[in-house]
Amino acid sequence: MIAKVVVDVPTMQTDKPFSYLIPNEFASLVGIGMRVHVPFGKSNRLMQGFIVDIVSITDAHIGQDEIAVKTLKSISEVLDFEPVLNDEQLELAGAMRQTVFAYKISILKAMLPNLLNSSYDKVLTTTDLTIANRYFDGKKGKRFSSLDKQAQALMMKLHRDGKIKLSYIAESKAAIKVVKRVSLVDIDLLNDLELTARATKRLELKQFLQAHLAGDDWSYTELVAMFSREVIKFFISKNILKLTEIEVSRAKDYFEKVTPDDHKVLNPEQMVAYQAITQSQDKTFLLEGVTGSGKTEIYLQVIAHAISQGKTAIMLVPEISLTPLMTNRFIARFGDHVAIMHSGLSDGEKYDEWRKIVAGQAKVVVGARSAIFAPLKNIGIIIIDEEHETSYKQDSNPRYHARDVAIWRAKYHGASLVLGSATPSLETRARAQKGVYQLLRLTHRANSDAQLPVIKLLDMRQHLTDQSGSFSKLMLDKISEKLAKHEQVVLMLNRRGYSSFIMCRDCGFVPDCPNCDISLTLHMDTKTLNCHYCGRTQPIPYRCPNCESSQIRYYGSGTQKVEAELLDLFPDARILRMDVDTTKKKGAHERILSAFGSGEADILLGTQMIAKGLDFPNVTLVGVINADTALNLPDFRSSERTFQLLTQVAGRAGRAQKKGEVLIQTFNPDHYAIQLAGTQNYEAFYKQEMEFRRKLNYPPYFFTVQLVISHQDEAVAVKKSYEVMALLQEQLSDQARLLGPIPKPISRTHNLYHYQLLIKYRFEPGLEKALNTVLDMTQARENKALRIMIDNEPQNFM
Ligand SMILES: Nc1ncnc2c1ncn2[C@@H]1O[C@H](COP(=O)(O)OP(=O)(O)OP(=O)(O)O)[C@@H](O)[C@H]1O
Ligand SMILES: [Zn+2]
Ligand SMILES: [Zn+2]
Repeated sequence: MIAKVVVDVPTMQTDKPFSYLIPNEFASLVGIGMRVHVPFGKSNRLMQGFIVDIVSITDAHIGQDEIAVKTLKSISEVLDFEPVLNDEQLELAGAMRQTVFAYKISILKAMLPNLLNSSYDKVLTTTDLTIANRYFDGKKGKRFSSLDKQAQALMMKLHRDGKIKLSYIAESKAAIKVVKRVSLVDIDLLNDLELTARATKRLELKQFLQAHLAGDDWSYTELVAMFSREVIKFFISKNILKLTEIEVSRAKDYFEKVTPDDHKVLNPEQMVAYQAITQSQDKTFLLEGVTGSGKTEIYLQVIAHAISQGKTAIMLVPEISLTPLMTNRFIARFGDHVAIMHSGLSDGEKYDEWRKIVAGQAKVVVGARSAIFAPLKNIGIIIIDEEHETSYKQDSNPRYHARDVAIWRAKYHGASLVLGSATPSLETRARAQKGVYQLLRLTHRANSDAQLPVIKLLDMRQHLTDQSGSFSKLMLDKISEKLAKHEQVVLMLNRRGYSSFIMCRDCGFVPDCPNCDISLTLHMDTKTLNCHYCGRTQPIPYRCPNCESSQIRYYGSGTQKVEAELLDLFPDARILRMDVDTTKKKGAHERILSAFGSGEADILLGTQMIAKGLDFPNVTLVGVINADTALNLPDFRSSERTFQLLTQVAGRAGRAQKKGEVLIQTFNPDHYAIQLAGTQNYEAFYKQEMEFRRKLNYPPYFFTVQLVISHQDEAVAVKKSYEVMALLQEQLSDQARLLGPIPKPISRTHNLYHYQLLIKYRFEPGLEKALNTVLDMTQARENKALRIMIDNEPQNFM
């Protein structure tokens, strides 16, 4: 038999599977979707690959002579005992390959938990003495890699028959976590055990055990602490005690301390949506509901319905909203039928959750973008909350959008798909307009006491005179008022686009990153200047490197600076700051939110990461310090992003009985995105923005593909960009519009110059072929130092 293997060769990527002979020992044991090690190239280096097909020698080589078969190399090692990729995933990878311009190997790897993409070994263990004596030199277990091929094949057979157990040891310390338990097996043997009076510890353990029943068990570590390892070992050797290892889920922390929660009675609008979704199959819905309208409650009930039909569910939420606050709502309803897939989990924890899914133990997968690949069987419903979020698009290879994968999988399973948002992406809303998706709307808040907040725009051009620091007078008055009433305040500083920097007052010098064409950002806590692109840090200079002046001034308003201002103005207020710097540590994000939720602070100050998902009843004021920073970015979605962000953050106010107020400080009070966010009128925004997109031929009227060509040498980057441009012009029809090449808005990062090209098109049959030709350019020897990034439907132009 011959296996077709997609091999992971970083320097020579290709989709073409290579043929390898399957050694006879493994003939009945290997399957499609398993990982293998194969010798590759002249040096026969061992590479990892995936078996994507198995064919008989005659099928593979009809018409070819026998010598061809004889020159085939053999698979060196089989890495899995069972396939890690199923048929659906292999089919999906094929479909994704046509729209995500990355090689298949990177798509296949994206579907697996990290642990399976890194190097590790397997340990085989058995409780069967005959097997242990025969194959493991009398020991309990053995490393798989230490066996020869025959023995490996034999082990796979024994595993299949349930005679041995298999576990993975990750070289990256991410092995399966087990707890050791010791149980009392035989009371008679215990009572008969004769001990000398000098064996005090043994006597103590004997007495301890005599007070218990057969079957009682203890933690091994605790028992060792009480009686010592040797003593316990002695009792095990006498068959009085038995040692067992139990696998524990490391994501367990999520599941503790969650109180079960019951269905709420849906209000009429929620009911209409619930019925439409549950009474259909194979359909896509846009659930457009204002903030706090009870979308999550619908998700929960729709999932419960799917489970009652014997089906499974995927629930996607943006990474940043994946807090215990959020996941608890799912665990409270579905208990340990839930698997959580969160990037904050270690590789081992993610792997545990993945196994729960493969084993069919998990029925509901709650997770961020990559959870869309969860190998669930029999999916009944897929839900994407905050569907407009850009984090659903992966910004490295393979550049897939979770929404597209969801559409494919829903179709494959005959499942329904729900896209939920208070501010849907224009693409999605337009599709609902055309009837491709069914539109369901929730127009008021679910909690009958709660009203949408009153929003006031503060014209900072007028406030310039009475402004102290970053705040207008009215904003300060309102903060004081809320603090006096012991209500909570959320303040958002929209840092997208710029943040604090230093400048010499005498010569105007601003320090730039030497690798990237961007100014360095000031970080007061570490007293450094940091590059937000390549991570470079350097000390803050005391003298200007340009003119030696000591008049260095700090500009812009970063969260740290605003926090200092607030502390000055409200010395008694308790302030929590949430930004990339305070949330670097694992779990920090959750800790800040739960501290704020339990009233340990009066003011939560943060970047856009505070805009989503917070549901705190005592928050009655939301203040946006600078609404405009995203408006002026060179990106056609800048209005959409601004509208979405302001609407989301405003939605954090007044979610329960207490009335909410929102103040938005802006220098562009007449801009439609800001005006319409002020009235929370998504539909009006949609209409106006569509008009703008239509005039300028942008999505959703046109499709877009961005190509970025990067090289250390600017001249090479330009030359290659024109080569790519010429190739596209030749292969695409006249209908397609090509823009560029132009330098990217941030034209140099990581020591590379970046040039971009944009293709806009409505219907372009030659596109796939043309882009694959461009992709293959990177494989040419002469282009070794060249990077070409192809981004289908780019979400970010910076
Ligand atoms: N039918 C209902 N009856 C009473 N309360 C409800 C009902 N549905 C939801 N709620 C409550 O209303 C609040 C908002 O609901 P939920 O969080 O589901 O809204 P959402 O639309 O998902 O919010 P957002 O998108 O703004 O985060 C929650 O506190 C929730 O418990
Ligand atoms: Zn840099
Ligand atoms: Zn200077």
